[in-house]
Amino acid sequence: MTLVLEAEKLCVERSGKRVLQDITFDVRAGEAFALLGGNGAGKSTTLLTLLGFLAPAAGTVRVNGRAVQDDVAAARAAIAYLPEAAALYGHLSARENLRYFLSLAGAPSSAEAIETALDSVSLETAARANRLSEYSKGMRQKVAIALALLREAPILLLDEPTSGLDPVAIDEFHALVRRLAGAGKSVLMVTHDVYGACQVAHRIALLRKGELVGRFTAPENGRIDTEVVHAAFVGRQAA
Ligand SMILES: Nc1ncnc2c1ncn2[C@@H]1O[C@H](COP(=O)(O)OP(=O)(O)OP(=O)(O)O)[C@@H](O)[C@H]1O
Repeated sequence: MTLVLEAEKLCVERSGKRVLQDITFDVRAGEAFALLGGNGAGKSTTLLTLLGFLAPAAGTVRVNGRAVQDDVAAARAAIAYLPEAAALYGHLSARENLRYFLSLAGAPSSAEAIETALDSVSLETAARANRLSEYSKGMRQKVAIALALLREAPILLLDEPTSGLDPVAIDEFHALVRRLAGAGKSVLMVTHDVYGACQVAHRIALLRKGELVGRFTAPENGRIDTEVVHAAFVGRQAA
């Protein structure tokens, strides 16, 4: 079993305060993993540490088996990071955004590859030449995912990817993430959405105030039970 992301006894401090305490989890190749927690639990801090923007005070983070601190560039090259609000240009179309950001990354793609990526995220063909300022948030999110696919990064880090999306767009997004994991991408999604985490993830780790307080695994070909996770999240026994 290949582990693409690992946190081992990870402790992180911010402004002198311990905000992650002894966090241990791993993400396997081809797996969708959710790090679930409330506001201030330490989800973004974990992502920033995996990306090498914050250094562990103790413990280790590894990307593809290598300590992030030893080779930050390699870690970042393996990861496509989607922040909560996709940083794309409103005055450019989907196609133009992709062309621009790929050339900026030194990885230009053919028009054909761009269409294939937009197909795989199901962005309507008719909208592809329109400016992103005319797009819904769900459509912009699809363009951001298409960009991640074109970068061919094997690992996707998603920060609250469905906040601000309507229920139809959320369902579509969850299905897309499952499809990507099925196609071999490794996905780490951080979220406070219990339902979304259960829809998407093969495994969930629950963070509370910087500590990992619960772990859940989906049954084969099934989903993690939302009720059980919800109860753990709010801190009571499941009925
Ligand atoms: N720039 C910062 N400087 C100092 N402390 C910070 C900074 N950003 C976050 N923190 C603290 O680190 C802790 C974890 O915050 P973090 O942003 O990782 O949580 P989160 O789970 O992503 O929360 P949210 O869901 O609200 O985004 C919190 O106590 C927070 O106050």
